[in-house]
Amino acid sequence: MEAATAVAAPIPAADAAAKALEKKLLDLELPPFPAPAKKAAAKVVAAAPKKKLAGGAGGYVLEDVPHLTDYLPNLPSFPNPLQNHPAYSVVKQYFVNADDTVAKKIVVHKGSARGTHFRRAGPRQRVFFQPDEVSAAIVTCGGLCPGLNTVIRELVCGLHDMYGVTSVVGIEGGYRGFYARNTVELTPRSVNGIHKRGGTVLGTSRGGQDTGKIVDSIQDRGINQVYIIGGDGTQKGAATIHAEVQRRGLKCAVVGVPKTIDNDIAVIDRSFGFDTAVEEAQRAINAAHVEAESAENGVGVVKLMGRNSGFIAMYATLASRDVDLCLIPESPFYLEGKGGLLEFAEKRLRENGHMVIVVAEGAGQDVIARSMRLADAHDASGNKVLLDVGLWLCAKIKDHFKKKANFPITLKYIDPTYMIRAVPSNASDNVYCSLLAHSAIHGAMAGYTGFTVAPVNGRHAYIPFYRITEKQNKVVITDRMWARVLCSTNQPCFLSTEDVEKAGQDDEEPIVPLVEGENSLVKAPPLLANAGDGAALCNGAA
Ligand SMILES: Nc1ncnc2c1ncn2[C@@H]1O[C@H](COP(=O)(O)OP(=O)(O)OP(=O)(O)O)[C@@H](O)[C@H]1O
Ligand SMILES: O=P(O)(O)OC[C@H]1O[C@](O)(CO)[C@@H](O)[C@@H]1O
Ligand SMILES: [Mg+2]
Repeated sequence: MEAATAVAAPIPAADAAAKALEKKLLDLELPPFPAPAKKAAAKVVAAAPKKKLAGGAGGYVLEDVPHLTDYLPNLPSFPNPLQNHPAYSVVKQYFVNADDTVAKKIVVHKGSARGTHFRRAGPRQRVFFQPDEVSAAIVTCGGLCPGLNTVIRELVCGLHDMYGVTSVVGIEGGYRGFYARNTVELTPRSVNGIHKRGGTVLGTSRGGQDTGKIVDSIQDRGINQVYIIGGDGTQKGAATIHAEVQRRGLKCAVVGVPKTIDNDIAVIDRSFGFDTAVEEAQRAINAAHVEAESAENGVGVVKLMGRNSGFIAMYATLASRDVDLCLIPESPFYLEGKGGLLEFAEKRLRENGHMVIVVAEGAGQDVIARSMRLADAHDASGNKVLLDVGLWLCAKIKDHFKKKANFPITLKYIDPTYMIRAVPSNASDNVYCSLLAHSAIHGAMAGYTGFTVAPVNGRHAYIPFYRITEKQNKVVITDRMWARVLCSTNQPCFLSTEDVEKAGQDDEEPIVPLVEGENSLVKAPPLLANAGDGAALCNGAA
């Protein structure tokens, strides 16, 4: 049995860095498992996650995922049926070694600690479920994303084709479907061909996460493997479901498959559907470019998704090469005055006669909110409802040039936000979704639970929920990738030294200016100098 030890073993530290890391991780250690069983409360509150840390030489740390045997120590295991599968029985290497792990950090220095590792995903020699015992459920939650149907299809077909599992149901309409709807039977036949369609055949929703009722439903229906496909909010919900399943002592693997068009999930390489979304965004940018080029002083503005993270805008900008200005939530900007957006637009139009602006929907929210003095609104899941930065920006640009003599502009605004996530996944995302589904199945069959599956540095790994949910993945504006964008657009960087310091607060590496005191950053500009009236530009209702 390969479930790892629950407590960090003493680490023979290679050097001071290794010792420091060891101390940091041991400080994180939570009270020993099992946590005292609490009387069921009316509302289930997630218990603090138990971290499973194991140490090794040279500052190696395994951040392991829970295993069913952690709380059901007498569970029997069985030889993996894949050992007799024509596709997997040829060589032993198809199976993952018990102690294979994946490094979180791939750039290392001589003498630095080996650092955090995650358990490698893949089939094990022994499993903790017999095929006819498995009763699996699949649910999709949160916003749409290309590839949802592919993951559903591959979970159903993978369970069936690799492990001979025939009992798989779909939960309709997101988390609330567990207790508000009947389940729908999923078979390889019923899901065949769904990967060619956008959306999710199961439906999805925001809100409605009632852990007690969800786990009652899991228990009542005898479900023992739950595959939960969704973004950061969904993975937080999955963590509370797992904690409650464990508290009740149920033999049920709770597995998260990370989904987000915004690529805002931490630790993982990228989320499925992102590649498709960037590709789709190109079509809108191309259209904006054609329109802008064909008019006198043509300005094309394209708004792309990205609530808190500007990855789609950043990658679409880099891919297109037609973009003059890319605005993302992570990098503040200002309109008026020296070095401001309007001055830049004027300069670019005088030079080129046209320009294309890509703006992520979450960009500039503070500036707009303050200029319009609007109260915060939230959706059913608690996410902030965004103000429409695209319309706001267009209004500001038009106003600015209206005041200029002999400077007529033609502005075209394209808002393809929902179009880029409602399409079927492209070839590369389809392959990626299949791998995710298979890795998820292998983990559940092997008895792992309370994990999200995803590639880390190119290798699929099982990552504890808390790691995925503790912070969001954001564009690091002090990373070289953002510099590449600035270099490709030749836009102003807008950043003040204060902005850079703030951006660096979350970074693992300290932020160091290139030439201390002499780099190109300016003192904080008057961000709100441009705050004016502005139309009511709310993006939908609360
Ligand atoms: N902190 C939380 N604890 C438990 N459940 C949560 C939490 N946050 C969100 N959820 C639930 O997870 C589901 C999806 O959340 P949300 O709407 O935020 O989308 P998401 O999973 O983050 O996906 P995306 O942001 O990509 O659309 C909802 O049913 C919501 O109620
Ligand atoms: O689907 P809704 O509720 O309109 O939410 C849209 C949001 O969902 C996402 O697509 C994913 O979080 C965001 O990019 C966007 O802000
Ligand atoms: Mg989210």
